[in-house]
Amino acid sequence: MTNLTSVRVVVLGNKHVGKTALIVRFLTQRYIGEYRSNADWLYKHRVMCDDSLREVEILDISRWPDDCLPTDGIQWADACVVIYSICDRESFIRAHDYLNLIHRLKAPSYIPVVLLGNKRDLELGRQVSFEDGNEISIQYGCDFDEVSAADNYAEVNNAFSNLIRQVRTSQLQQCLPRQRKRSIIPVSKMLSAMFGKNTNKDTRKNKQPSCSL
Ligand SMILES: Nc1nc2c(ncn2[C@@H]2O[C@H](COP(=O)(O)OP(=O)(O)OP(=O)(O)O)[C@@H](O)[C@H]2O)c(=O)[nH]1
Repeated sequence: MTNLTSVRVVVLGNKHVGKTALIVRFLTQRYIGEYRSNADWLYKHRVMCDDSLREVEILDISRWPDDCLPTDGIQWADACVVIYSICDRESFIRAHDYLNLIHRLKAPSYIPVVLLGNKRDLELGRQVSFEDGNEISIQYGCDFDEVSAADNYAEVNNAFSNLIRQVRTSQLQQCLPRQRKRSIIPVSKMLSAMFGKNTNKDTRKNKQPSCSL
């Protein structure tokens, strides 16, 4: 059954692209420069989104993807954040691989995904253009933005909040009662029902349908 109280997000990306920095920034509004991480972390937190509290679980996958693809993390998640560093071309190629993996694992069902180019404050070291990021986001039909965990909270908050909002919308849609099947009836039958079966030619001439079809 759909869990209406919790939203599960998996964060994917190459080493050192700033996954932990972005998650911590979103959850605490703070930027903390250094983390020791050689294990996956699951953060459970309540966040304000659209004036109401949401329970969010964020899985930070820090293992080398070559060792073990994070298929279990992707299967578990309601939404994915894929991160690369704008100063690291290789991390961008890896982000492309992740988008592809998500697409293969989740298709044909829809899962909200956002692609984030982090470290936008390091413009001088840029190796990936905004257009490159935008292009693969269009290819995979996901949201895209460039952000800086170090410099800007609002954009990071926006990216995560939008994703949570999209998950909530699709969870709510799944909970709506299914629309009743529309029955198909021939037009002649419908006209008979509207104007009566035994109408002769003359009376029919005088009657005008009161609604247009
Ligand atoms: N200049 C700058 N540095 C950043 C930014 N985000 C993260 N960093 C730095 O990048 C390094 C890696 O950040 P982490 O958050 O540990 O990256 P990670 O992807 O979680 O790394 P792993 O856990 O090793 O996979 C740290 O030295 C951070 O201080 C940013 O927006 N700008």
